[in-house]
Amino acid sequence: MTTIIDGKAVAKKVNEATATVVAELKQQGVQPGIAVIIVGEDPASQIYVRNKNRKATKLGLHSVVRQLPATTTQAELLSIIDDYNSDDSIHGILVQSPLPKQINEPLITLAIDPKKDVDGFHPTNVGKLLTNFPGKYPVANTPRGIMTLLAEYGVDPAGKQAVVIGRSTIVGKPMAALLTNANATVTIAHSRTQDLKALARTADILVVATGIAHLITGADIKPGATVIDVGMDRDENGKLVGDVDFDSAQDVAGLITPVPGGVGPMTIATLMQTTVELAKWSDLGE
Ligand SMILES: NC(=O)C1=CN([C@@H]2O[C@H](COP(=O)(O)OP(=O)(O)OC[C@H]3O[C@@H](n4cnc5c(N)ncnc54)[C@H](OP(=O)(O)O)[C@@H]3O)[C@@H](O)[C@H]2O)C=CC1
Ligand SMILES: Nc1nc(=O)c2c([nH]1)NC[C@@H]1CN(c3ccc(C(=O)N[C@@H](CCC(=O)O)C(=O)O)cc3)C=[N+]21
Ligand SMILES: [Mg+2]
Repeated sequence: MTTIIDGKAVAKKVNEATATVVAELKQQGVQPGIAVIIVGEDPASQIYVRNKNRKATKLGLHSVVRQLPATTTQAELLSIIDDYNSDDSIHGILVQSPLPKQINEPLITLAIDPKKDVDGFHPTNVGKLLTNFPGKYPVANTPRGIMTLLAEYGVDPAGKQAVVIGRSTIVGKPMAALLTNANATVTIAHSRTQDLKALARTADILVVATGIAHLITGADIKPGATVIDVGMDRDENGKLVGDVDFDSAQDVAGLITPVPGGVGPMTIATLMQTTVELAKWSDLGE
């Protein structure tokens, strides 16, 4: 029997907990605020921005979306980030990726106040994640949301073989760090990996984040494995699909996330959770 992981249901649970914290903060006169900055138009980003703005408003957050033209200069973007860094009504700043090529993405990441870094991309926060630093700091929302899914479904990474396909700053690398901190034995694969499919078959926990539709099929999965599909791809008919061929994979996997309705809703819920945490921590002076 295969369990289909219900990302929407778990996201709802996370959102209910977030709403409780929002109510507490409001009693103390704090409304958590998030600013999302988008430069240019990227179709995948548009889905994300629409979904998170809707959820932020529903949860009673102060939500600002700043759409900038694709021709925006690095200096202009840095100056806008500076404004939000010193704006007390904003607790989380998210600069949507990808950015146009005239903008140096690492430099933008570095400009965000680490205490307002709601994506957890600032080197200070990435460093804390990697060193399993004690205390409170933001962690990338997609991998963090995946850890919540694993916990909800009773999948303990400790001692398991985990394979993460993809090594981006946004998903693959922080995912590997979180699984390592949770005592899994982790292998990171990427486009230069040899014999990817044989490696995938060694995984008790397989996380796929490549952007390649249906890269992984049932034949590449260890029977009973937990399969987490991060991909948000289009098939030949323009339908939203994942990096995993769900139809063949679901016969082999023990647990599997669908696309849509798996990791995506958790990313949004975790982003809201992180925003509210940042507001709470700043209120406590932490
Ligand atoms: N559901 C959600 O909440 C989210 C979904 N996404 C989706 O997840 C996917 C990945 O996103 P992101 O990490 O930002 O993507 P990136 O393009 O930044 O990274 C993709 C990674 O996959 C690797 N890769 C590409 N092709 C192959 C291949 N054929 N075999 C093995 N590895 C390969 C790349 O290798 P190399 O490093 O060698 O180039 C790279 O490390 C996308 O579909 C994106 O839309 C992203 C964020 C959140
Ligand atoms: N700085 C930055 N941080 C990000 O976290 C970030 C980013 N830039 N750029 C783009 C990617 C992509 N991403 C998604 C998150 C959720 C859904 C999502 O809500 N998916 C739902 C709905 C899909 C639908 O509505 O069709 C689902 O999978 O069920 C999609 C995409 C975050 N990203
Ligand atoms: Mg999904």
